[in-house]
Amino acid sequence: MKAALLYGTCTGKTEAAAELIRDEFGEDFFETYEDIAQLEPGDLAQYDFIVCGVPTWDVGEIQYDWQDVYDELDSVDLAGTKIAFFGMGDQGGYPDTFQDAIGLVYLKMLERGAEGKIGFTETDTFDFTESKGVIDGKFCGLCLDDDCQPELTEQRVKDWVEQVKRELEAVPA
Ligand SMILES: Cc1cc2nc3c(=O)[nH]c(=O)nc-3n(C[C@H](O)[C@H](O)[C@H](O)COP(=O)(O)O)c2cc1C
Repeated sequence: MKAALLYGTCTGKTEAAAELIRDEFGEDFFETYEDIAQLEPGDLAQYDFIVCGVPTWDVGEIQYDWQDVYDELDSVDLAGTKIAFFGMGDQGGYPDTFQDAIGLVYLKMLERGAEGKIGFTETDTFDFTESKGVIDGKFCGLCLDDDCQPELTEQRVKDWVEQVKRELEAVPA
């Protein structure tokens, strides 16, 4: 399986989480490990599995480099590509738009043919009001909050990577 771990970041927190996730999957799992700013949207279609790290910025907005990709996704065919998301946000500062960005990019990629429903997580260890990242009652990926709950990040990553590996094994390649 050709896999990529792609993250966007403004202040480095999503990159730090991406590093934890890569280590947890194992060094050889991802053929590509890259800041999304370094890729063209069309590059995404070559992978069987993409893990996308997307922080929410500017009150409910997609981080800028991911926004550039989002804007061009209409010309990218993601049929046959499995996707999983992790997000970075701040539930204390932005409880009404907590982790919106993962939901926005996730739904756009589904629209382009990608296969989702991998790595969904429960909302109950977070304190927020509204989130576009919640789909069918769960976050559509791993949510991390290094502003309010940095002490939980490492374990959340470990549990999530284990879950994603299990789920990938359960679905046909
Ligand atoms: C101006 C500003 C707006 C933000 N808006 C949101 C938001 O709407 N929702 C959210 O969950 N986090 C929001 N955040 C928090 C960031 O997502 C959080 O700090 C994250 O860790 C940044 O990740 P990065 O360092 O990888 O860019 C905002 C932060 C700032 C400074």
